[in-house]
Amino acid sequence: MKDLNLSATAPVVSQRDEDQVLEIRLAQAEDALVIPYMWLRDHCRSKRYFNHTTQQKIPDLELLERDLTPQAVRADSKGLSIKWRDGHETDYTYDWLANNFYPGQFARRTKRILWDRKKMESESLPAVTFEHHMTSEDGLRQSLRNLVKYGFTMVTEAPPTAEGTRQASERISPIQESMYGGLWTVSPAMGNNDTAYTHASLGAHTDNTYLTSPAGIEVFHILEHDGTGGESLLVDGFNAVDTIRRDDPKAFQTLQDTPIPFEYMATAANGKPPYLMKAYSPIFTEHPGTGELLTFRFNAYDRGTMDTVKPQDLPQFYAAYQKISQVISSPASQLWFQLSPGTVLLVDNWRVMHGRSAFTGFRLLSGCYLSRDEWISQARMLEVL
Ligand SMILES: C[N+](C)(C)CCCC[C@H](N)C(=O)O
Ligand SMILES: O=C(O)CCC(=O)C(=O)O
Ligand SMILES: [Fe+2]
Repeated sequence: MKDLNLSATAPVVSQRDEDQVLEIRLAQAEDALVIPYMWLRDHCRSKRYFNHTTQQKIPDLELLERDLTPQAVRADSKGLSIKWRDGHETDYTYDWLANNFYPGQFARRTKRILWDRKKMESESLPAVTFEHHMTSEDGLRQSLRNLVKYGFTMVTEAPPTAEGTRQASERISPIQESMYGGLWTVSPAMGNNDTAYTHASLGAHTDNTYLTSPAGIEVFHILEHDGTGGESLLVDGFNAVDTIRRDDPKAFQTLQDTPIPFEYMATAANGKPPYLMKAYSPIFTEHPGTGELLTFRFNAYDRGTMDTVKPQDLPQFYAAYQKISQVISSPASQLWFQLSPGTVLLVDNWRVMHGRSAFTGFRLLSGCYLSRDEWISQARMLEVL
């Protein structure tokens, strides 16, 4: 092991050929970065291995065939440079290495706030005016920040029309087409294909559970209602999962390990073909990189026939499913409010459930879906994530 540079503040960089790693002691970090030569060569950002126009890697098929012991390493206060045995040279900054080498820079800029009714009632509901949301980058950033923090946000004082829904939504991302179209409406006179198209109450659920990748955001905007009831309900799915994790680790494990079938069918109508959508997923999944909660799916209406659990394991599954259903339907979890024309509600459909109370009269809901990848990309670009 040989030390390559030793000024008091500059990092101490040591070449450990016996382990095929470079050890970098940064002044500000507790643990040294110990980076395998193979990783360093694989992450060479010189133009031989990285196309700076497309921002894409150029594959290196010989990576494993090379002697990757550096011929020389030069290090100064800004970064280091490796001269490889095949004559190629690579430069790195310490910041880039610290941010990109395992375990990566998974720190969020905006932390999630898991909530229940009490928590949300203790503060004003997350909202941004239409004017601010539409015309200022800061306004858009605030909407995205609310979505990341709470899993929902409102756009207030919007035009009380479908056009208002469209504008508020497209400010975040293009509207996602689905078998329901782009911009859609929900009213009690729309046929018998879904409980949503009736006057009945809807328990807390997420939409698109029957798709392999459910919509990322669902937008709701009530345009008309000439009767009573029809209040909106939100429940934080991640908070429900967290509650189970704390209170009943065995149920948590069962839910994590059990894929649940969801399905949705429609007969041919209005010139559109029939379909039968089906997907399997546990109620929640975790991010494969960070271990944070990533997805939440819960829809008691669109749950398919349970064909994923062995007969002898069914009691354990139903006990766990019942447990989380109870948390979700408990008044302590539920946030209720009345939406009215001009208030557009955006909900993270990978985290927060929505529902409504039963109603009378004619009620017209305008809405749409936005893609998960699109809205998260916006959040990244505006440095919310
Ligand atoms: C809202 N929109 C009209 C698009 C769909 C209504 C049906 C939703 C379906 N049960 C689900 O939960 O996905
Ligand atoms: O009618 C409502 O308020 C919500 C209906 C619903 O669940 C949906 O449109 O996805
Ligand atoms: Fe829904």
